[in-house]
Amino acid sequence: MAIMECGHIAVFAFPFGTHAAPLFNLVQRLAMASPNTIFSFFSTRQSNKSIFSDQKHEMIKPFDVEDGLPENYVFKGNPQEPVELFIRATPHNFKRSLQVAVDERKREISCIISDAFLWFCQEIAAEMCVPWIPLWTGGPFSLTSHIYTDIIRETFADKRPEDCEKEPLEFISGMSQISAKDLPEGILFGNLETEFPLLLHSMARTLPKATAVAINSFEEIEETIAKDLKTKFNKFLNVGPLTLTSSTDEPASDDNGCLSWLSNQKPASVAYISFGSIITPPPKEVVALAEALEKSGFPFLWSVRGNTKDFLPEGFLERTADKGKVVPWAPQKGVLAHKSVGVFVTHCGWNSICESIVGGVPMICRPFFGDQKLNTKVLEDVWGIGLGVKDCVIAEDNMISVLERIILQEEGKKMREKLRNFKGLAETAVGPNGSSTENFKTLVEIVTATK
Ligand SMILES: O=c1ccn([C@@H]2O[C@H](COP(=O)(O)OP(=O)(O)O[C@H]3O[C@H](CO)[C@@H](O)[C@H](O)[C@H]3O)[C@@H](O)[C@H]2O)c(=O)[nH]1
Repeated sequence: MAIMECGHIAVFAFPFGTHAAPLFNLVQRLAMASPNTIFSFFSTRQSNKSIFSDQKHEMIKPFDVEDGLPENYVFKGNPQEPVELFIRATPHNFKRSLQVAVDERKREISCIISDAFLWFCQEIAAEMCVPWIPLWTGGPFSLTSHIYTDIIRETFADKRPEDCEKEPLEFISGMSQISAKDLPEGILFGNLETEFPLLLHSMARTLPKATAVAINSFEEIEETIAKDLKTKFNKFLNVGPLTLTSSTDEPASDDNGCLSWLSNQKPASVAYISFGSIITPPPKEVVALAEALEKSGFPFLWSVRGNTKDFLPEGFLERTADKGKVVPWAPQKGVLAHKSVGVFVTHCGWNSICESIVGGVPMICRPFFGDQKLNTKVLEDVWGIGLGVKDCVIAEDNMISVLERIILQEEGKKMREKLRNFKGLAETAVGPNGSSTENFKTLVEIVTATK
């Protein structure tokens, strides 16, 4: 295989949630592994601003793509709306910026790496006769659910939703403990003809044409699924968990003093709470959670954004000041690696799960959308390292009970033992000659090879 002197890799990001960050993380590693290659990173202005905020990257240059929002757009509270407007602007917004990058950097594109959601990259790459490598930023269970969308729909075609909900997905490798009701919405349930389910369906049909599909996970975490997906894709490359392979090992800033506060707490005693970068739980659940924390008396660190603070019970912050800390943002990776954290109350985003596994922290799961319900099921019933809140809604008594089960009881101890094993497997996978390290080498070969 000839090695291109100077490749130019186009990287197309999905600019919502925590999608662009793991993609950027992977690209940074690739840039270090292939010094002659230049990278053009395409995302919306807002997304690029946060990704490229404090770092300079000689070989990785950001290019803004239009976000699809009408001029003077006012956000009215529906989080799906900007996503749908963005999807409608694709692929033309990416194509326009791609041309700008080629003209400016004076190098033709040699490879496209993208978020897996951006399935149209397959056509762009095919037109240019270059490889396309999509990255799935979620876990193996959600990826396999999407890949089997057509088969799942055919299997349940003649059944009413209430009749198929509890049916185990035994016909899919590695999914026998999962039922139809655990699937991400848009596969079997929900309005399948709206923007996002249509995008996911197109993605599922297009990924098998990719040169290789990469995933932010490691083979050993779910070997049956990894083996099966290898038969579906030209190449299936588990290159994670990317939280362990970050090439910039500078610790995240801790402006709110979370880590020093944790250092004054007892080992495995603190409940850390965060619902990721997008979600604000309903006011009723914020109140229930606050009351559960106050009554149970466990020390807590709560990362809260938006107007959630407005919903906290009157006087809560003052009454709990010696027990708890409420911050607008926490250096989560460092928090979950801290020995004082005993449990993580989470929405079950995949990045949070990976960070919790690597930190060895059991989870209490309150899922909201997308892959989160499925992730909850996996953490609770397949891997045994988490507990879901009853009926997927936070209620005071139930929250106290799950906090106690994990922090105080034998159940939590067993989860921590299992997590030690997962953590070991993850570290081995990204270590010398580990499966993720070897897969990463394959990825480097693909992106640096000529046509
Ligand atoms: O105070 C905070 C809160 C969050 N984070 C970071 O924010 C990220 C959150 O990522 P994730 O847990 O994946 O949540 P979302 O941002 O909600 O991610 C979206 O993307 C994920 C990957 O595809 C999906 O699994 C989720 O369902 C989807 O909502 C993590 O890296 C956290 O470390 C912090 O550093 N500090």
